[in-house]
Amino acid sequence: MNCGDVCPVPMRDIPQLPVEPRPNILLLLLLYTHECAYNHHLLAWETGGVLTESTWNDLTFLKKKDGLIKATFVKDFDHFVDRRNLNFRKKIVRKWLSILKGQEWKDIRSSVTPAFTTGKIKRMSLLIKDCVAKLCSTFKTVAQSEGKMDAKLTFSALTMDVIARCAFGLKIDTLDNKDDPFIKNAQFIFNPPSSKTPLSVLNFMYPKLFAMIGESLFVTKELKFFFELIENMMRERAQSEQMRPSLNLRGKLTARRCQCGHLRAEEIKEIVMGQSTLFMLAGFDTTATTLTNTCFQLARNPDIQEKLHETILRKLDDYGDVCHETVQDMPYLEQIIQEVLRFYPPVLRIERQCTKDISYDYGNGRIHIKKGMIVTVPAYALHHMEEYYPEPETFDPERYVTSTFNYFSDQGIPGPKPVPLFGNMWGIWRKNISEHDVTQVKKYGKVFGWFDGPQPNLWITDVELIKAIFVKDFDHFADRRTINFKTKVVRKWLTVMRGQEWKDIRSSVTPAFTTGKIKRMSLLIKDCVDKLNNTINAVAQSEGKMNAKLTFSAFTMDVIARCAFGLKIDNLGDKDDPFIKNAQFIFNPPTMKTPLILLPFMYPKLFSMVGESLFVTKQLKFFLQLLENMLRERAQSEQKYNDFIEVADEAISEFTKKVDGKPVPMWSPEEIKEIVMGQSTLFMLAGFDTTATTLTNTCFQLARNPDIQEKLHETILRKLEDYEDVCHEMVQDMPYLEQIIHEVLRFYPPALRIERQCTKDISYDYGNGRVYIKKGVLVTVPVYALHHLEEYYPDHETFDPERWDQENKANRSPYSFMAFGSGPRNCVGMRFAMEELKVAISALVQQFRFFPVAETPEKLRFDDGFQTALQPINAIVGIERRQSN
Ligand code: HEM
Repeated sequence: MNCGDVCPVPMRDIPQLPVEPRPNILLLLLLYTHECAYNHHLLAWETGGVLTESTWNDLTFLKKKDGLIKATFVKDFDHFVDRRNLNFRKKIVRKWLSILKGQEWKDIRSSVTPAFTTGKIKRMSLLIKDCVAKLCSTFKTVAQSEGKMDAKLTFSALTMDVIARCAFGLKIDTLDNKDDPFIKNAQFIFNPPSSKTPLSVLNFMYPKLFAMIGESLFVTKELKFFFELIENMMRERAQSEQMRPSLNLRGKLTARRCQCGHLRAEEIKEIVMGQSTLFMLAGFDTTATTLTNTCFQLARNPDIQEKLHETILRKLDDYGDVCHETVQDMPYLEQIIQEVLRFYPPVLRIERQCTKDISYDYGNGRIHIKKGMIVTVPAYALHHMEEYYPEPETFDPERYVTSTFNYFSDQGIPGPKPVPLFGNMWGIWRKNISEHDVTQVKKYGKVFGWFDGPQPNLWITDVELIKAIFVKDFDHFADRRTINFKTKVVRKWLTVMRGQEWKDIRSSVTPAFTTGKIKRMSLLIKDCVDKLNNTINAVAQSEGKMNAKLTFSAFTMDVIARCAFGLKIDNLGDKDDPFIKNAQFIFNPPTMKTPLILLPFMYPKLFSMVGESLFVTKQLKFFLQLLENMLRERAQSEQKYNDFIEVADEAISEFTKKVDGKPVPMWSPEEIKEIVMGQSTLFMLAGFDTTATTLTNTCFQLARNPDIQEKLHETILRKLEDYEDVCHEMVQDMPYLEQIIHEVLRFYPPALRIERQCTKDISYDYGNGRVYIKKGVLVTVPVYALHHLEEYYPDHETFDPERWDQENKANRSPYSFMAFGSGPRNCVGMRFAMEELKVAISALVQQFRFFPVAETPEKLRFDDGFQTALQPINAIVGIERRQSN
């Protein structure tokens, strides 16, 4: 903002909001509120019957391109150069930049502009610092005595000192003297008694009459104090040779005269005096008010104040002292000031007068603006419009974030440097995610900042922070990232749903996993395991080795289809089986290895507009179609299935909401069908690959660790003496089996990263500082890296089920294990998955021995690309039937 714009309307419009609201300001505010309430972008205004004002607060697109504000203030500026005609005749005042018109305004504006170049501002910064140093020592005394201050009075003194020093090289030290005539006179000018009388609107309503009789109302003895001051100073200067670091307008104007040759010395003097007094007054009250308002907001928002304080301390580490360079390098400070100016714009209305007729398309019609008409932007009302500033009554400096890339560095949080557009995602599709995440955590520590495109994402492997975010403060972190799927059924997946809808549906599917239901499903799992045993037996006798991932994929698909939908799929295990082929494609599509995969992560909105087909492929549609057919068949039959679909259907149908005080079903039958289909397909996919991968990895580890395999085998044999056959009760009674599965899930967590999105601002103490998490910021736990941290798992590359015996487990935070996530939004299928793993492993190890063959890798490797789930490669293990069987 430059001084020419700071004071465009007479002083009565400049508010001192927090200190003393004046009736006329209140009236204006009420009028503005009225405008907002009717949400009129544009309204005509009668002022004393003389002029018609068009008042607007419009930033919407005019001719699909420009808004009315932009059109009048910028694009068609040559039609709107002036402010209203005030025709001041008093010397000096009539030369104020704020009221000059046409060519004269242009000439003088361009002669004063060079007073505000970066070089000059830098020099003035030193003087400002000097005045602020004095203010600080005043503050120290006040803090020790009264402990509070009248902010407006204090800052008025400061801004008067600053403007006098910077503009005229004048040391006036008003800080030490509140009765100083500078302050008293300036305060009178900004808040004269006439502002509380009808006289104050004379100049607005009848400018000609005002010019004839009313000028003395405005050019008071208080204003003349400043004229005299400047006149004396200029006289003194004319007699001295001293150069001061001041605005030095005289030099500029003299230079102009040399070029165009029509300014007289007398006129130059008047112009210089005009601008000097104007700058003094314009720079005094507006800035003091803004400082006052800033202090008020900082006092009322301690989190913001503390964050600013920490930012300042960090910058001081780099720059040593507060100086021009320090403040230029503090975007958060600028955000705060912008938000204060939005909340309380010191100038309530900004106006232009039309100098050449013009018209604009507006809404369904056209608005004609005649020469002489005033156009007003009610800045306060504009700044408080919900449309432009959601929740306008909330003080939120984050509205002004221009680049999110300083989000973490401002808080002193480390992290890799982001690149434009991609943030930290560039090249990720070529990496191996598990290895990549381990390297990042090693390099940047347990809390660091990352950017998914422009989206800040806080990575955490600190167990206390994980506990706080995933459990304690769950109501701030109930959602995952926003991916607004539009495809039916997929948009109802539990994994992508948010807020209340997620809560309702989650609580309706949870009953599908009670102990009773799991026990019933255990029998079905056992049935599928028997089928698997036959398959493996045949392989053991022929090839003596198996591709574990392929074999177990067929098995887990069989299990989930049986348990969730009562569906028996024949020929499973056939390599070309469409179930397996389509499901495998979904978990490892070719896009994972291309930059396309970044789209939903980096630009979720763009993804929902253009990229959904990348995800909703024909392979996914195979499952959607399958479920749709099945539900149709069921609708026509009376049979009871007692499977997941039925449980979910019943629970979801029971949900009600109140309409006119009466409970009615929450969802329509069509919606219920979509929700049930959504969860069914999701369970099929979520339960298929994760469990198959875990079984694969278990076989690999058992093959590589024969001691552990033998110990497990003996445990199974012992238990079989008590239980006869593998069953739910038996696997619940085998802690060593559970230890092995936990160690496999630690070593190879199938879901590599878990995330939450913040829905309400929150902050935490961390290390020596505080980490602020704003609404919308993502939080990620890189699970693989967490599970391979030496601090939680010493000798972490050793496969050791003993880590999970009772004693060792008790010595470790439960939040260092996140294979199934944590808190209310953890894996809903965890108990089912554990049952399936336990029954399958017990039955297999009872009968078979796994061992390494030539193709078995020394260390299991996982596929490259931006995988969300681990994809083991070359998981070939030898198998033989045990003699005892
Ligand atoms: C070894 C097997 C499995 C592993 C390792 C696993 C892992 C996970 C993880 C890490 C999450 C995210 C949790 C979070 O954000 O805190 C998750 C969510 C989920 N899992 Fe599993 N899962 C497995 C098996 C299953 C099975 C068998 C099913 C279904 C029957 C299933 C259904 C789901 C669903 C629906 C969600 C989303 C929950 C929500 O957003 O409320 N998972 N799983």
